[in-house]
Amino acid sequence: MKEHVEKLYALSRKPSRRIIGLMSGTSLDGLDVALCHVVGSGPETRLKVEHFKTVPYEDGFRNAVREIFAKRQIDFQQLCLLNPFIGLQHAQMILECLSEWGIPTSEVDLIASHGQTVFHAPQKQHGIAGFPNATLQIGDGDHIAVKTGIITLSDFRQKHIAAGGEGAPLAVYGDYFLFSQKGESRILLNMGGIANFTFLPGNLDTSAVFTTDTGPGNTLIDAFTRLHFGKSYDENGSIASSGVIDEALLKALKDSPFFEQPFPKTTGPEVFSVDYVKNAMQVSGRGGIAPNHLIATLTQFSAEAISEAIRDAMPAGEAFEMYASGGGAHNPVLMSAIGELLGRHIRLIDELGVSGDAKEAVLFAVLANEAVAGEALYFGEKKGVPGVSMGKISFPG
Ligand SMILES: Nc1ncnc2c1ncn2[C@@H]1O[C@H](COP(=O)(O)OP(=O)(O)OP(=O)(O)O)[C@@H](O)[C@H]1O
Ligand SMILES: CC(=O)N[C@H]1[C@@H]2OC[C@@H](O2)[C@@H](O)[C@@H]1O[C@H](C)C(=O)O
Repeated sequence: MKEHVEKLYALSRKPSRRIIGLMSGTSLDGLDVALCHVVGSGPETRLKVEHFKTVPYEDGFRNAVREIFAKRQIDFQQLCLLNPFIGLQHAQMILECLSEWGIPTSEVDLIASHGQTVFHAPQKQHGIAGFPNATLQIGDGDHIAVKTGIITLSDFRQKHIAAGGEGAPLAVYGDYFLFSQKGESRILLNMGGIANFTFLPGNLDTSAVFTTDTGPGNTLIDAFTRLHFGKSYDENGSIASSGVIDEALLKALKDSPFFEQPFPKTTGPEVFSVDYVKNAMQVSGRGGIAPNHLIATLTQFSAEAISEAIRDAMPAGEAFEMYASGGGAHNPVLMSAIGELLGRHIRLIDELGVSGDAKEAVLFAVLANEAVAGEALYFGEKKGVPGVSMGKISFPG
Protein backbone atom coordinates (compact mmCIF):
# COMPACT_ATOMS: atom_id res chain seq x y z
CA MET A 1 0.00 0.00 0.00
CA LYS A 2 1.86 2.99 -1.26
CA GLU A 3 -0.03 5.45 0.97
CA HIS A 4 2.25 4.38 3.85
CA VAL A 5 5.41 4.91 1.81
CA GLU A 6 4.08 8.28 0.68
CA LYS A 7 3.34 9.25 4.27
CA LEU A 8 6.85 8.24 5.31
CA TYR A 9 8.33 10.21 2.42
CA ALA A 10 6.33 13.28 3.43
CA LEU A 11 7.51 12.83 7.02
CA SER A 12 11.11 12.66 5.90
CA ARG A 13 10.78 16.08 4.27
CA LYS A 14 9.20 17.88 7.21
CA PRO A 15 11.44 20.47 8.92
CA SER A 16 10.61 18.88 12.26
CA ARG A 17 9.09 15.66 13.56
CA ARG A 18 7.40 14.52 16.74
CA ILE A 19 8.92 11.19 17.72
CA ILE A 20 8.28 8.94 20.70
CA GLY A 21 11.49 7.24 21.86
CA LEU A 22 11.15 4.09 23.96
CA MET A 23 13.69 2.28 26.10
CA SER A 24 13.26 -0.79 28.25
CA GLY A 25 16.67 -1.57 29.68
CA THR A 26 18.41 -4.38 31.49
CA SER A 27 17.11 -3.20 34.88
CA LEU A 28 13.53 -4.13 33.90
CA ASP A 29 12.26 -1.24 36.02
CA GLY A 30 9.81 0.04 33.43
CA LEU A 31 9.33 1.51 29.97
CA ASP A 32 10.90 4.92 29.41
CA VAL A 33 8.66 6.98 27.10
CA ALA A 34 10.08 10.25 25.73
CA LEU A 35 7.96 12.38 23.41
CA CYS A 36 10.49 14.44 21.47
CA HIS A 37 10.19 17.39 19.13
CA VAL A 38 13.07 16.94 16.70
CA VAL A 39 14.17 19.68 14.31
CA GLY A 40 16.59 18.87 11.47
CA SER A 41 18.93 15.89 11.46
CA GLY A 42 22.59 14.90 11.80
CA PRO A 43 24.87 17.40 13.56
CA GLU A 44 22.15 20.05 13.06
CA THR A 45 19.64 18.04 15.15
CA ARG A 46 17.83 20.13 17.76
CA LEU A 47 15.71 18.13 20.16
CA LYS A 48 13.31 19.09 22.92
CA VAL A 49 11.77 16.52 25.25
CA GLU A 50 8.12 17.58 25.42
CA HIS A 51 7.07 14.86 27.85
CA PHE A 52 8.82 12.00 29.64
CA LYS A 53 7.58 9.20 31.84
CA THR A 54 8.91 5.88 33.09
CA VAL A 55 5.89 3.58 33.13
CA PRO A 56 6.73 1.04 35.85
CA TYR A 57 6.33 -2.63 35.01
CA GLU A 58 3.98 -4.72 37.12
CA ASP A 59 5.53 -7.67 38.93
CA GLY A 60 3.70 -10.17 36.69
CA PHE A 61 5.22 -8.59 33.56
CA ARG A 62 8.70 -8.39 35.07
CA ASN A 63 8.60 -11.99 36.27
CA ALA A 64 7.40 -13.23 32.87
CA VAL A 65 10.40 -11.51 31.23
CA ARG A 66 12.78 -12.78 33.92
CA GLU A 67 11.84 -16.37 33.02
CA ILE A 68 13.81 -16.00 29.80
CA PHE A 69 15.99 -12.94 30.46
CA ALA A 70 19.73 -13.49 29.87
CA LYS A 71 19.31 -17.27 30.25
CA ARG A 72 20.99 -19.93 28.14
CA GLN A 73 18.13 -22.39 28.66
CA ILE A 74 14.54 -21.24 28.44
CA ASP A 75 10.97 -22.33 27.65
CA PHE A 76 10.85 -21.49 23.95
CA GLN A 77 7.09 -20.94 24.02
CA GLN A 78 7.59 -18.21 26.61
CA LEU A 79 9.97 -16.38 24.26
CA CYS A 80 7.51 -16.74 21.38
CA LEU A 81 4.60 -15.40 23.44
CA LEU A 82 6.57 -12.52 24.90
CA ASN A 83 7.55 -11.12 21.50
CA PRO A 84 4.03 -9.89 20.57
CA PHE A 85 3.00 -9.51 24.22
CA ILE A 86 5.74 -6.97 25.00
CA GLY A 87 4.93 -5.09 21.76
CA LEU A 88 1.28 -4.88 22.78
CA GLN A 89 2.07 -3.89 26.38
CA HIS A 90 4.41 -1.15 25.18
CA ALA A 91 1.77 0.08 22.70
CA GLN A 92 -0.79 0.24 25.50
CA MET A 93 1.63 2.19 27.69
CA ILE A 94 2.24 4.68 24.85
CA LEU A 95 -1.49 5.18 24.37
CA GLU A 96 -1.94 5.80 28.10
CA CYS A 97 0.92 8.32 28.16
CA LEU A 98 -0.50 10.18 25.15
CA SER A 99 -3.93 10.29 26.70
CA GLU A 100 -2.43 11.59 29.99
CA TRP A 101 -0.52 14.27 28.05
CA GLY A 102 -3.59 15.20 25.99
CA ILE A 103 -1.92 14.42 22.66
CA PRO A 104 -3.83 12.58 19.90
CA THR A 105 -1.94 9.77 18.10
CA SER A 106 -2.43 11.66 14.83
CA GLU A 107 -0.01 14.32 16.15
CA VAL A 108 2.85 11.83 16.55
CA ASP A 109 4.95 11.13 13.46
CA LEU A 110 6.97 8.11 14.55
CA ILE A 111 7.62 5.67 17.36
CA ALA A 112 11.21 4.51 17.91
CA SER A 113 11.14 1.29 19.92
CA HIS A 114 14.22 -0.38 21.38
CA GLY A 115 12.27 -3.41 22.61
CA GLN A 116 13.51 -5.62 25.42
CA THR A 117 16.97 -7.14 25.19
CA VAL A 118 16.61 -10.78 26.24
CA PHE A 119 20.08 -12.00 25.27
CA HIS A 120 23.31 -10.35 24.21
CA ALA A 121 26.15 -12.48 22.85
CA PRO A 122 29.08 -10.72 21.17
CA GLN A 123 31.52 -13.11 19.49
CA LYS A 124 34.23 -12.29 22.05
CA GLN A 125 31.87 -13.61 24.70
CA HIS A 126 30.27 -16.70 23.09
CA GLY A 127 33.51 -17.66 21.36
CA ILE A 128 31.83 -20.08 18.97
CA ALA A 129 33.79 -20.25 15.72
CA GLY A 130 31.85 -19.30 12.62
CA PHE A 131 29.06 -17.52 14.52
CA PRO A 132 28.81 -13.73 14.46
CA ASN A 133 28.14 -11.12 17.12
CA ALA A 134 24.54 -11.60 18.18
CA THR A 135 21.89 -9.83 20.24
CA LEU A 136 18.15 -10.26 20.58
CA GLN A 137 15.53 -7.60 21.33
CA ILE A 138 11.86 -8.57 21.44
CA GLY A 139 8.56 -6.67 21.56
CA ASP A 140 7.66 -6.68 17.90
CA GLY A 141 7.29 -3.32 16.13
CA ASP A 142 4.37 -4.44 13.93
CA HIS A 143 2.21 -4.86 17.02
CA ILE A 144 3.11 -1.37 18.24
CA ALA A 145 2.36 0.16 14.82
CA VAL A 146 -0.99 -1.58 14.39
CA LYS A 147 -2.20 -0.90 17.94
CA THR A 148 -1.17 2.78 18.00
CA GLY A 149 -1.70 3.61 14.31
CA ILE A 150 1.75 5.25 14.30
CA ILE A 151 4.63 4.27 11.98
CA THR A 152 7.13 2.44 14.18
CA LEU A 153 10.86 1.84 13.84
CA SER A 154 12.27 -1.00 15.93
CA ASP A 155 15.04 -3.60 16.24
CA PHE A 156 17.84 -1.04 15.87
CA ARG A 157 20.73 -3.25 16.86
CA GLN A 158 20.83 -5.82 14.02
CA LYS A 159 22.08 -3.35 11.40
CA HIS A 160 24.88 -2.28 13.72
CA ILE A 161 26.00 -5.92 13.90
CA ALA A 162 25.51 -6.44 10.16
CA ALA A 163 27.86 -3.48 9.59
CA GLY A 164 30.59 -4.84 11.88
CA GLY A 165 29.58 -3.66 15.36
CA GLU A 166 28.49 -5.64 18.42
CA GLY A 167 24.98 -4.13 18.39
CA ALA A 168 25.86 -1.70 21.21
CA PRO A 169 26.43 0.87 22.54
CA LEU A 170 24.22 2.83 20.17
CA ALA A 171 24.10 5.90 22.42
CA VAL A 172 27.15 7.28 20.65
CA TYR A 173 25.14 8.48 17.62
CA GLY A 174 22.65 10.49 19.65
CA ASP A 175 25.42 11.64 21.98
CA TYR A 176 27.43 13.02 19.07
CA PHE A 177 24.52 14.86 17.50
CA LEU A 178 23.00 16.25 20.69
CA PHE A 179 25.88 16.77 23.09
CA SER A 180 29.08 17.44 21.11
CA GLN A 181 30.48 20.83 21.99
CA LYS A 182 33.27 22.57 20.13
CA GLY A 183 36.04 23.42 22.57
CA GLU A 184 35.02 20.96 25.31
CA SER A 185 35.89 17.27 25.11
CA ARG A 186 33.27 15.29 26.96
CA ILE A 187 32.76 11.84 28.41
CA LEU A 188 29.12 10.88 28.76
CA LEU A 189 28.78 8.03 31.25
CA ASN A 190 25.51 6.11 31.38
CA MET A 191 24.91 3.80 34.33
CA GLY A 192 21.91 1.54 33.78
CA GLY A 193 22.03 -2.19 34.52
CA ILE A 194 25.22 -2.15 32.45
CA ALA A 195 27.44 0.94 32.23
CA ASN A 196 28.88 2.51 29.09
CA PHE A 197 30.49 5.74 28.02
CA THR A 198 30.96 7.88 24.92
CA PHE A 199 33.96 10.13 24.31
CA LEU A 200 33.11 13.27 22.32
CA PRO A 201 36.22 15.18 21.23
CA GLY A 202 36.09 18.95 21.57
CA ASN A 203 37.39 19.32 17.99
CA LEU A 204 34.25 17.44 16.77
CA ASP A 205 36.44 14.96 14.84
CA THR A 206 34.05 12.08 14.13
CA SER A 207 36.91 9.64 13.70
CA ALA A 208 37.99 10.26 17.31
CA VAL A 209 34.53 9.55 18.74
CA PHE A 210 34.72 6.50 20.97
CA THR A 211 32.23 4.30 22.81
CA THR A 212 32.27 1.13 24.89
CA ASP A 213 30.52 -0.76 27.66
CA THR A 214 32.53 -0.86 30.87
CA GLY A 215 30.86 -3.75 32.74
CA PRO A 216 28.23 -3.74 35.48
CA GLY A 217 26.39 -0.57 36.42
CA ASN A 218 23.49 -1.44 38.75
CA THR A 219 22.71 -4.99 37.66
CA LEU A 220 24.60 -6.81 40.45
CA ILE A 221 23.68 -4.25 43.12
CA ASP A 222 20.01 -4.68 42.16
CA ALA A 223 20.16 -8.49 42.07
CA PHE A 224 21.66 -8.83 45.57
CA THR A 225 19.52 -6.05 47.05
CA ARG A 226 16.54 -8.03 45.80
CA LEU A 227 17.90 -11.28 47.17
CA HIS A 228 18.90 -10.09 50.65
CA PHE A 229 16.71 -7.05 51.30
CA GLY A 230 13.58 -7.75 49.21
CA LYS A 231 13.88 -4.32 47.55
CA SER A 232 14.38 -3.67 43.85
CA TYR A 233 17.44 -1.43 44.31
CA ASP A 234 19.72 0.16 46.91
CA GLU A 235 17.93 3.50 47.16
CA ASN A 236 20.43 6.37 47.39
CA GLY A 237 23.16 3.82 48.18
CA SER A 238 21.98 3.58 51.79
CA ILE A 239 22.82 -0.14 52.12
CA ALA A 240 26.24 0.30 50.49
CA SER A 241 27.07 3.19 52.78
CA SER A 242 26.35 1.01 55.83
CA GLY A 243 28.81 -1.67 54.63
CA VAL A 244 32.56 -2.03 54.28
CA ILE A 245 34.31 -2.94 51.02
CA ASP A 246 35.79 -6.46 51.08
CA GLU A 247 39.10 -6.27 49.20
CA ALA A 248 39.49 -10.02 48.63
CA LEU A 249 36.03 -10.33 47.11
CA LEU A 250 36.58 -7.18 45.06
CA LYS A 251 39.76 -8.66 43.60
CA ALA A 252 37.94 -11.88 42.65
CA LEU A 253 35.08 -9.89 41.06
CA LYS A 254 37.55 -8.00 38.88
CA ASP A 255 39.03 -11.23 37.57
CA SER A 256 36.91 -11.60 34.40
CA PRO A 257 38.05 -12.14 30.79
CA PHE A 258 35.76 -9.21 29.90
CA PHE A 259 38.22 -6.78 31.50
CA GLU A 260 41.09 -8.22 29.43
CA GLN A 261 39.28 -7.73 26.09
CA PRO A 262 40.33 -4.81 23.91
CA PHE A 263 38.04 -1.77 23.50
CA PRO A 264 35.40 -1.27 22.26
CA LYS A 265 33.45 -4.10 23.84
CA THR A 266 29.97 -4.90 25.11
CA THR A 267 28.49 -7.11 27.76
CA GLY A 268 25.34 -7.84 29.71
CA PRO A 269 23.75 -9.69 32.60
CA GLU A 270 24.57 -12.95 30.79
CA VAL A 271 28.12 -12.43 32.14
CA PHE A 272 27.59 -10.22 35.19
CA SER A 273 25.02 -12.39 36.95
CA VAL A 274 24.19 -13.77 40.39
CA ASP A 275 26.26 -16.86 39.56
CA TYR A 276 29.22 -14.66 38.61
CA VAL A 277 29.18 -13.08 42.08
CA LYS A 278 28.62 -16.40 43.86
CA ASN A 279 31.64 -17.82 42.06
CA ALA A 280 33.77 -14.83 43.12
CA MET A 281 32.56 -15.27 46.72
CA GLN A 282 33.65 -18.89 46.62
CA VAL A 283 37.03 -18.20 45.01
CA SER A 284 37.81 -15.49 47.58
CA GLY A 285 36.53 -17.53 50.52
CA ARG A 286 33.88 -14.91 51.29
CA GLY A 287 30.78 -17.14 51.06
CA GLY A 288 29.56 -15.84 54.40
CA ILE A 289 29.94 -12.10 53.75
CA ALA A 290 27.29 -9.93 55.43
CA PRO A 291 24.75 -8.60 52.90
CA ASN A 292 25.55 -4.90 53.48
CA HIS A 293 29.29 -5.52 52.99
CA LEU A 294 28.41 -7.40 49.80
CA ILE A 295 26.38 -4.44 48.45
CA ALA A 296 29.21 -2.05 49.38
CA THR A 297 31.69 -4.28 47.52
CA LEU A 298 29.47 -4.65 44.44
CA THR A 299 29.03 -0.87 44.30
CA GLN A 300 32.81 -0.40 44.47
CA PHE A 301 33.22 -3.09 41.79
CA SER A 302 31.03 -1.11 39.37
CA ALA A 303 32.87 2.12 40.26
CA GLU A 304 36.31 0.56 39.66
CA ALA A 305 35.27 -1.13 36.39
CA ILE A 306 33.93 2.21 35.11
CA SER A 307 36.93 4.28 36.23
CA GLU A 308 39.50 1.82 34.95
CA ALA A 309 37.80 1.60 31.55
CA ILE A 310 37.78 5.39 31.24
CA ARG A 311 41.43 5.62 32.33
CA ASP A 312 42.58 2.80 30.02
CA ALA A 313 40.60 3.85 26.95
CA MET A 314 41.45 7.54 27.00
CA PRO A 315 44.75 8.89 25.68
CA ALA A 316 46.98 10.01 28.58
CA GLY A 317 46.64 13.70 29.39
CA GLU A 318 43.33 14.09 27.49
CA ALA A 319 41.31 16.83 29.19
CA PHE A 320 37.56 16.32 29.36
CA GLU A 321 34.40 17.11 31.29
CA MET A 322 32.34 14.18 32.50
CA TYR A 323 28.53 13.96 32.57
CA ALA A 324 26.57 11.08 34.11
CA SER A 325 23.13 9.69 33.28
CA GLY A 326 21.01 6.58 33.91
CA GLY A 327 19.67 5.32 37.22
CA GLY A 328 23.17 4.91 38.69
CA ALA A 329 23.58 8.69 38.63
CA HIS A 330 21.04 8.72 41.51
CA ASN A 331 23.32 6.53 43.65
CA PRO A 332 25.60 8.91 45.62
CA VAL A 333 27.91 6.08 46.79
CA LEU A 334 28.55 4.97 43.21
CA MET A 335 28.95 8.54 41.95
CA SER A 336 31.39 9.62 44.64
CA ALA A 337 33.46 6.42 44.32
CA ILE A 338 33.91 7.11 40.59
CA GLY A 339 34.70 10.76 41.25
CA GLU A 340 37.33 9.78 43.80
CA LEU A 341 38.90 7.07 41.64
CA LEU A 342 39.21 9.45 38.68
CA GLY A 343 40.03 12.46 40.83
CA ARG A 344 37.42 14.68 39.20
CA HIS A 345 33.99 16.19 39.66
CA ILE A 346 31.24 14.38 37.73
CA ARG A 347 28.40 16.50 36.47
CA LEU A 348 24.90 15.35 35.49
CA ILE A 349 23.77 15.24 31.85
CA ASP A 350 20.71 17.20 33.02
CA GLU A 351 23.01 20.27 32.92
CA LEU A 352 23.08 19.83 29.13
CA GLY A 353 19.31 20.05 28.86
CA VAL A 354 18.19 16.40 28.76
CA SER A 355 17.15 14.48 31.87
CA GLY A 356 19.53 11.63 32.63
CA ASP A 357 16.58 9.28 33.04
CA ALA A 358 15.24 10.13 29.56
CA LYS A 359 18.54 10.06 27.69
CA GLU A 360 18.43 6.50 26.32
CA ALA A 361 14.81 6.81 25.14
CA VAL A 362 15.74 10.12 23.49
CA LEU A 363 18.61 8.38 21.74
CA PHE A 364 16.24 6.02 19.94
CA ALA A 365 14.15 8.98 18.78
CA VAL A 366 17.36 10.42 17.28
CA LEU A 367 18.20 7.12 15.57
CA ALA A 368 14.70 6.92 14.04
CA ASN A 369 14.97 10.54 12.93
CA GLU A 370 18.28 9.72 11.21
CA ALA A 371 16.84 6.64 9.51
CA VAL A 372 13.94 8.64 8.11
CA ALA A 373 15.44 12.06 7.46
CA GLY A 374 19.23 11.90 7.94
CA GLU A 375 22.06 12.02 5.44
CA ALA A 376 24.76 9.35 5.29
CA LEU A 377 26.43 8.91 8.65
CA TYR A 378 30.20 8.82 8.72
CA PHE A 379 32.27 8.13 11.78
CA GLY A 380 35.51 7.46 9.92
CA GLU A 381 36.87 3.98 10.32
CA LYS A 382 36.15 4.04 14.01
CA LYS A 383 35.53 0.52 15.31
CA GLY A 384 32.17 0.07 16.97
CA VAL A 385 30.59 3.09 15.26
CA PRO A 386 29.57 1.99 11.75
CA GLY A 387 28.00 4.67 9.56
CA VAL A 388 24.65 3.06 8.89
CA SER A 389 20.97 3.87 9.32
CA MET A 390 19.25 1.70 11.92
CA GLY A 391 15.71 0.54 12.65
CA LYS A 392 13.15 -1.58 10.78
CA ILE A 393 10.01 0.12 9.60
CA SER A 394 6.53 -1.13 10.57
CA PHE A 395 3.49 0.45 8.94
CA PRO A 396 0.21 0.52 10.85
CA GLY A 397 -1.87 -0.95 8.03
N1 LIG B 1 17.62 6.76 43.89
C1 LIG B 1 18.37 5.75 43.44
N2 LIG B 1 19.36 5.25 44.22
C2 LIG B 1 20.14 4.22 43.79
N3 LIG B 1 19.97 3.61 42.60
C3 LIG B 1 19.00 4.07 41.79
C4 LIG B 1 18.16 5.16 42.15
N4 LIG B 1 17.29 5.38 41.13
C5 LIG B 1 17.58 4.46 40.17
N5 LIG B 1 18.60 3.67 40.56
C6 LIG B 1 19.20 2.54 39.85
O1 LIG B 1 19.00 2.70 38.47
C7 LIG B 1 18.44 1.51 37.90
C8 LIG B 1 17.63 1.87 36.68
O2 LIG B 1 18.51 2.51 35.77
P1 LIG B 1 18.16 2.68 34.23
O3 LIG B 1 16.70 2.86 34.09
O4 LIG B 1 19.10 3.70 33.71
O5 LIG B 1 18.58 1.24 33.70
P2 LIG B 1 18.20 0.52 32.35
O6 LIG B 1 17.92 1.52 31.29
O7 LIG B 1 17.16 -0.48 32.65
O8 LIG B 1 19.55 -0.29 32.05
P3 LIG B 1 20.51 -0.33 30.73
O9 LIG B 1 20.93 1.08 30.43
O10 LIG B 1 21.63 -1.19 31.17
O11 LIG B 1 19.71 -0.96 29.65
C9 LIG B 1 17.65 0.91 39.05
O12 LIG B 1 17.45 -0.47 38.85
C10 LIG B 1 18.55 1.22 40.23
O13 LIG B 1 19.57 0.28 40.34
C1 LIG C 1 22.40 -5.20 24.14
C2 LIG C 1 21.87 -4.10 24.97
O1 LIG C 1 20.68 -3.96 25.11
N1 LIG C 1 22.77 -3.28 25.51
C3 LIG C 1 22.40 -2.12 26.30
C4 LIG C 1 22.74 -2.38 27.75
O2 LIG C 1 22.35 -1.28 28.56
C5 LIG C 1 23.46 -0.40 28.68
C6 LIG C 1 24.50 -1.03 27.81
O3 LIG C 1 24.15 -2.41 27.90
C7 LIG C 1 24.38 -0.54 26.35
O4 LIG C 1 25.45 -1.09 25.62
C8 LIG C 1 23.07 -0.91 25.69
O5 LIG C 1 22.09 0.12 25.70
C9 LIG C 1 22.31 1.45 25.35
C10 LIG C 1 21.01 2.16 25.17
C11 LIG C 1 23.15 1.67 24.08
O6 LIG C 1 23.10 0.88 23.15
O7 LIG C 1 23.82 2.71 24.02
